[in-house]
Amino acid sequence: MPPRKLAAGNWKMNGTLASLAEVETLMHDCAGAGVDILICPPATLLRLMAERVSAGAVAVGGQDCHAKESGAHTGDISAEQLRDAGASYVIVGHSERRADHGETDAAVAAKAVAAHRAGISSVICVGETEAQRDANETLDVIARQLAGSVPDCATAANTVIAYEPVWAIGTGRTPTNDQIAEVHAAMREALVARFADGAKFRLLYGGSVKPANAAEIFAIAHVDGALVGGASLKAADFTPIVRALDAA
Ligand SMILES: O=C(CO)COP(=O)(O)O
Repeated sequence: MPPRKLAAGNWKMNGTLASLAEVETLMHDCAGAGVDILICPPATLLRLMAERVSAGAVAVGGQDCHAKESGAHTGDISAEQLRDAGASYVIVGHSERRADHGETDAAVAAKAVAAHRAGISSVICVGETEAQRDANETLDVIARQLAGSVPDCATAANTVIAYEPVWAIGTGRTPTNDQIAEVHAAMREALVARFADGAKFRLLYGGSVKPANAAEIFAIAHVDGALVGGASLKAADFTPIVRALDAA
């Protein structure tokens, strides 16, 4: 059986209390969709959003977690605290965290281990920069990030992989279908070689996914969903993406 598809939204540092209405609209408009839906709001909204979606049609997740369970780490949030607030997923290793906070593959793997320890799923992000793509290093970079950022305790049940080319994030530019297909096939191959259930890990594409390009991207082999930034902020944009995934 193919993996169950996942439409995930990453709100990044966007959204206030007023934005909670979007998730209610989304739930209403996506009722009956046969795919998993996840929204990762800023931490300030997590608990309230989890309460609003308690009917279960939409899961909520964090955007990052600390590797430790608790302690003197001002400003950080542990995976256990995310779970306590109602999260069932956490994004780790997003390129914005790797760039803004110097997160290494080892740090990302430790965060994924923390998520699994807390009983929530990790969405582990990988992706090449434009310079790396221009230098023909994409597959090497992805292989290295997967090897270093995905911990040995990962399973298809607790881990989702998101391929997000850094140069496609927030730019309106996307790789060609062949380029996405090449990376997703390579990721699948690496996961199958390393994990007994590697064929079942969900592989998301992320980077300028919009209603207009979603169907085309979801038709690509080994694309099991999307991690969406800007187009996940409004239900009117995210709903057609969810519907395109459901129809794929
Ligand atoms: O980084 C992303 C999701 O994590 C993608 O962002 P955009 O969809 O805004 O390009």
